Amino acid sequence: MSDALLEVTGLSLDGPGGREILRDVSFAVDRGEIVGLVGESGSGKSMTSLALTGLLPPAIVPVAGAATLAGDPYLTAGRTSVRPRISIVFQNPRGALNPTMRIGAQVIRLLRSRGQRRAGAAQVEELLLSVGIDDPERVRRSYPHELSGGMNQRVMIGLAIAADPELLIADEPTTGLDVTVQAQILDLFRRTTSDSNRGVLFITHDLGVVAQMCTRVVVLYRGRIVETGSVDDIFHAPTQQYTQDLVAAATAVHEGRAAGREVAG
Ligand SMILES: Nc1ncnc2c1ncn2[C@@H]1O[C@H](COP(=O)(O)OP(=O)(O)OP(=O)(O)O)[C@@H](O)[C@H]1O
Repeated sequence: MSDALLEVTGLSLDGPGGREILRDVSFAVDRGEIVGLVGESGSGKSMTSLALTGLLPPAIVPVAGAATLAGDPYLTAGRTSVRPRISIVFQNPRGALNPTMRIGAQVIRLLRSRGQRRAGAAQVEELLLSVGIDDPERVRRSYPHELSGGMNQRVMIGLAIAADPELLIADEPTTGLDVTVQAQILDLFRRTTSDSNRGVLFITHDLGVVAQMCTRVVVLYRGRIVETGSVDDIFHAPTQQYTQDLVAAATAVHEGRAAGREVAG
């Protein structure tokens, strides 16, 4: 048995009418590691994260495969037990927060459910400060719709970390945020992992983000893994045509942006 934190073996999912969603997906995440899961739209990234957290839509059925967390089997074909020790941060934080509750009440609820029975305003503000929110009192009293997307995402990351998960799954956590806020959120992710023993599965379609964040990369295409490797290998020596095309496309976008900046300047 490997000593990986998360080990996914042969995960296969079918959609309505037996349509293949994932086929024989296997990969691992070690403690202290950020693994990127990349692929174009519809390749199955989100379905992988939902399967791993037991949140699959009812129409999608696991047909084969297993996952273990720190050696404990928790996902088997046809059955997903309550997700153990895993937190997930989604793309749309406002949608993931309760719109009718102030941020403070939502944080308190989580902290109390985690055994901090006396959690109050001070603990909430401490958590908000830890994710770089420098006016925690205002944010604690706000409803999600009164905050920016980046601020809500900080709150979500705070909630995810407060649960003290062994594995954090981030599903496109910066998509839709502006470039400056994106950089701040990525920095926050890096900080929250580098001084912990936790593993992170970082799902994104943006290879630029992968280059900044990850040590290893898993490339998905139409529900199958085409290639797995270190960030260096994937960017500089991809072995599969699909990965080569993906890297070439990302490089072209990057160079296009750089040329645009030169013209603008
Ligand atoms: N609720 C659903 N019911 C049936 N099929 C679905 C459902 N959600 C997604 N799918 C299908 O599952 C496949 C994988 O979708 P998934 O959302 O995992 O892709 P993705 O790589 O995360 O794409 P994106 O980057 O656009 O989010 C796609 O073919 C999609 O059409």
